[in-house]
Amino acid sequence: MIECKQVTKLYEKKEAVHDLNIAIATGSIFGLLGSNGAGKTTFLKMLAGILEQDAGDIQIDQQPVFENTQLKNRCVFIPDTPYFLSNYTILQMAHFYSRMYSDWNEARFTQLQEVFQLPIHSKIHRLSKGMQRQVAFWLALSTMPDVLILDEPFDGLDPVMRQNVRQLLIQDVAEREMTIVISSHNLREIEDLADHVAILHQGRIILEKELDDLKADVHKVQFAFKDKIPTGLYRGLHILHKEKRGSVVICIIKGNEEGITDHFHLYQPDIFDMLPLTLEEIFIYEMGDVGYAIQNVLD
Ligand SMILES: Nc1ncnc2c1ncn2[C@@H]1O[C@H](COP(=O)(O)OP(=O)(O)OP(=O)(O)O)[C@@H](O)[C@H]1O
Repeated sequence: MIECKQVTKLYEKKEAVHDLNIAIATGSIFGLLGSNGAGKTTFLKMLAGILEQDAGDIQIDQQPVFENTQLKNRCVFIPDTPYFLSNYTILQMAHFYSRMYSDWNEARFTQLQEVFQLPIHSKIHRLSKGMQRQVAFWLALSTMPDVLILDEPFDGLDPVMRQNVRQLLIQDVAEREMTIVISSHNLREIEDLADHVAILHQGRIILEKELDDLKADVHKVQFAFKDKIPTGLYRGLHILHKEKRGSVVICIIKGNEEGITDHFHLYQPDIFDMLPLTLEEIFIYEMGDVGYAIQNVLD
């Protein structure tokens, strides 16, 4: 379990992260979304125990994270620009990791070569940016971490490799209850991966939700009446958005699907459909005023 309570970080006098409260269950995938400068990297570095918060507490399994060598053995951070020892080959770097991490799994390292297919005797700094990111994943997953902290992890990976890496991540979460904290600029990149999402804006969390709850709670309805819309139709509905397209009305409604359907059927509309709603639409309608802040992370 990861617990962050009232975490604040300042650079000189400027607050990069303000009063953050986050709880992340073991074995879950937590997506941290935010536009440039929102504070994602600062938060992830604090979570990885590299940067110390100015106020508040960050604990993993009830232990403070800052410079905690015991925890560092179980948590791996892949920064937005992965770092390797200069001039090292993949194999030399793997040996280095095997001495650093007590749960290093040589068999897994060998097995993952089938996925990454990179020459282990190549010097890492001569590999492309995307290949270097693959090496970072290869090494990280071979340490069998309990917590994997990923800063913009898919940048530079081609679509096939993105999919391979996603599969590996999901597999480790399912099989070993690994916890993943992953940052991204883009909701679409993590919406099928994360089970919980938080949006960070100017150092503050402006929305935090379980994705399944979010999807179950907001619905898009399309309906039409031959005659005029019956009085009282909208009464008792929590309507987030309404638009008319000719005689058809489309509404975004908060609430339980069955309740909404039953409500409409009472008025016997001539057309009634529940339409699929993308996560992007849910975010925009749910957020109302602060919707502008999330537009960036949806594009
Ligand atoms: N070392 C530093 N010294 C001073 N200010 C910093 C430093 N690192 C980050 N900041 C500031 O802190 C704020 C948050 O930066 P951070 O890198 O955490 O954002 P981010 O969400 O990761 O952004 P991006 O998506 O662009 O990587 C920004 O205003 C940034 O200018």
